[in-house]
Amino acid sequence: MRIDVLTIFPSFFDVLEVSLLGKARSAGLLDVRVHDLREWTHDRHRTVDDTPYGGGAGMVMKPEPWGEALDAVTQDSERPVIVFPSPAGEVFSQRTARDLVETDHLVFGCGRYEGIDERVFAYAATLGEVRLMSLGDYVLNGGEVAAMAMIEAVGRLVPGVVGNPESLVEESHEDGLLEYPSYTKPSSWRGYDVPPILLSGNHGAIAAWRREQQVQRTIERRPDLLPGND
Ligand SMILES: COc1cc(COC(=O)c2cn[nH]c2)cc(-c2cccnc2)c1
Repeated sequence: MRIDVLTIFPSFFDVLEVSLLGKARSAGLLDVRVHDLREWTHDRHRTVDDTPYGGGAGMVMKPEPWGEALDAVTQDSERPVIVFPSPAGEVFSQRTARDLVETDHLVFGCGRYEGIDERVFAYAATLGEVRLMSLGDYVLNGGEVAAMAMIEAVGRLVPGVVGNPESLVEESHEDGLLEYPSYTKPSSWRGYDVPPILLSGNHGAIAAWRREQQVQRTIERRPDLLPGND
């Protein structure tokens, strides 16, 4: 999978070198390319924003740099999916991550300021599938944090990126429920004991107990995830 990121803060993504995704990149499983949007500005001040038509506070990202940047990163790509992190987007979930990991080429357009000129989304739709994507109902100063989260959520689903694919299945939200509690040595710690069932060696009973814990936690913390509640 190829991932291109367009941002005015390219160094923000340096951390991708060190994390799990760093290994995936060097193993050739993920091809992540980060670009400074200002590469596609031509004035002395490398301007990417301007005042909004119609007035209002703040600045809006100019369409020209985005048009040239999107042309450049999609030029040798069949059908890219172009994701713009935005408070006005569809909510990103594990299901979205599973959907996006099937894509050959993902482009993340990180907006700043009060947003990107709307015509950029219309133009981008002539280059690929455009998806405005929100991490949740809050506003960030820019799309970079959201893009990083989405890149990690999608990247770790690429076959070979996570050592033990088994661990991908037993995860929170993979089966629609929150994950069961986990414990490791010592079996007693500061007066807190590991639930005895987990020391019993009875794998059938352990699986049943874990499932029960998942259901209980989901009812308590995220009833919205339960079937029939969406
Ligand atoms: C593309 O247009 C954007 C993008 C972003 C950054 O993304 C998020 O904030 C986000 C992504 N998931 N959840 C929130 C922010 C604004 C923005 C800022 C201030 C006022 N209004 C809008 C606009």
